[in-house]
Amino acid sequence: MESLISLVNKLQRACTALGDHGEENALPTLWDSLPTIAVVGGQSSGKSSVLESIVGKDFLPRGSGIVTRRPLVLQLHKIDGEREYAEFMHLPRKRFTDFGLVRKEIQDETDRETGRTKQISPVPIHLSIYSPNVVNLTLIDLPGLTKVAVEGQPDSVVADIENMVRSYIEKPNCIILAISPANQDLATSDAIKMSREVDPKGERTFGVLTKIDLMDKGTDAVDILEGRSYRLQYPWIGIVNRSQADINKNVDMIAARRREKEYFANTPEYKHLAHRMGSEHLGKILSKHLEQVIKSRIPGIQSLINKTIAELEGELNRLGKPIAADAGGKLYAIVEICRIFDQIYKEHLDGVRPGGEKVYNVFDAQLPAALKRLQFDKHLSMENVRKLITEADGYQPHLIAPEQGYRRLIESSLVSIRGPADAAVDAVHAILKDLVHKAINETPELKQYPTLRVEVANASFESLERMREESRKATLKLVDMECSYLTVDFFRKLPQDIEKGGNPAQSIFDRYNDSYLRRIGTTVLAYVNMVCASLRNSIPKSIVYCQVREAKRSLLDHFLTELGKKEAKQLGSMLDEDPAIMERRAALAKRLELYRSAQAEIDAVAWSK
Ligand SMILES: Nc1nc2c(ncn2[C@@H]2O[C@H](COP(=O)(O)OP(=O)(O)OP(=O)(O)O)[C@@H](O)[C@H]2O)c(=O)[nH]1
Repeated sequence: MESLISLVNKLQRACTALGDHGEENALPTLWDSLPTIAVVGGQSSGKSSVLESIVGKDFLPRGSGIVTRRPLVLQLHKIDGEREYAEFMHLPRKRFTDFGLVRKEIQDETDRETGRTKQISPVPIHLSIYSPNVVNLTLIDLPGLTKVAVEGQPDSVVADIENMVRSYIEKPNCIILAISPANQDLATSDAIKMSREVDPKGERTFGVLTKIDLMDKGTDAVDILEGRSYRLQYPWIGIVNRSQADINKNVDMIAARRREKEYFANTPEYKHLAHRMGSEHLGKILSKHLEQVIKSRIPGIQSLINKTIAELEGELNRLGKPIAADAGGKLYAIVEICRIFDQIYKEHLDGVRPGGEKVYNVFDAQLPAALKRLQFDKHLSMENVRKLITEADGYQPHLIAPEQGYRRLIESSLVSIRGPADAAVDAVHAILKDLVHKAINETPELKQYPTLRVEVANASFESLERMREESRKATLKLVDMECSYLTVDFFRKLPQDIEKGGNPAQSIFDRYNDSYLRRIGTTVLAYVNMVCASLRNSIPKSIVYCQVREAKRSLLDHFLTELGKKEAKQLGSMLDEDPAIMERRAALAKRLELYRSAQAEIDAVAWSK
């Protein structure tokens, strides 16, 4: 089980190193779910002394008045061997073997943050102690609760300390070491008041009674220690720390512990309780309790780690892969991104993603509507027919059939189909262009590289422009073809007599009577409508062939061919990622690594249970 606690310590250290110490904006969750022990009590109640005796070392600033002015996060690590040393997080790689210097550094580091006044600060000091004489624990020493501000302190200090202490002990995974001095009335104990507030059922509060040796003669703490004065779920533990006089005389810790043991063993009132009194017992109890708590927390921590890993992986996926360093890698990355974009683009056209259906709408609705708006019947009004027929005859009126007139009437009608044909070409082009925008936005890899995004967009638009021109040529050619050669059969099948008309004896302007002209108009209209119906079918084919099919086949062909000719530097400039994203990715990857190793370690512990 030692390994379990050391795993927790490892996780906490790793989180701390990543700035993950449960503060806002960091990842508070992992830190929050791991148990810690916070020492809470009124000023000078003996908090630092209790901590020191658990550790078995003199290293904390102590004395009367307000001494602890910043939270101290203390991690104890049990190690093999003889040597003992301490390390501060703000002084990495500096090992303190002289614990007197540790005390001085705590004082100096406190002053650095708060000045030499009596101000307090919520910014914690992180200290790790490595020793063969400790159990693995994480303890937090907090500034003592007070009732009034003393000189040099703002009036808010009372509430500030309370809030700071509360912020640590209200977390459900915090084990509260509530320190009350035996020489004060328990009813006035700040520690009990505060712990009751955040842990009303006393499920995570350990009552510690200090200064038992300082009680008035004739009084004792048996009622408290036996849980009769204030019942907690766990038994009260009495402590006799070193007095200020002992400290001044440099009474060492080992001697102090021995004396404490003797005190409980030899004082008649406490003899029967001696086996569960004292600092050493407190250390053991805490370690045992912590083990149990961690055991119960493993599934929660596991699911938290798994959830965080999934979130980190999700965000890393969204940010995309990092860029390869060499030209080949870069080229590969670009081609791969283009392939993904191209695939998404095709999916839009093929109906896997929306948008492609708009092309059909052009052919099914827009083109027919535009053709209808041409109003051939109006163009072939009697007046127009008469005008064109007579003009086409020139000085020599036709003899049998107005061949030239027919041709002119038909050509002048059919040529107007160029307009709708042209518009259909443009409409489909606009749709294809719009789908490029869509596909670009839906290609996450392109979000990563703004320059490549622009290049891919431009290359696609250039290709589409080329395709549009091809399509325009081909489509207009279809219309022109219809103008250039008329379907002879259509006319051959017409009843011959209708072609006879006009009276050559009359003037050129009234040679043709209305019914003759009407018949010509009707014939031409029938022919034009037949051609129009046929173009209505063939224009879409031409457009799809030249634009849609080509866009699917070769949208980025030209771009990719040119890409192969580029130098590494040019390729690199296309992959000029936002530096903020690169930093974020690196930070996420580092964090992911931490969580993965945490996952592996905790899984190993969980399986070996
Ligand atoms: N005789 C005796 N003196 C004690 C005991 N516990 C603490 N003291 C003395 O009480 C004084 C305050 O002890 P600290 O451990 O500094 O108390 P603290 O709660 O950490 O104080 P702040 O951090 O200032 O709030 C010191 O002079 C200690 O020597 C005890 O059990 N017996």
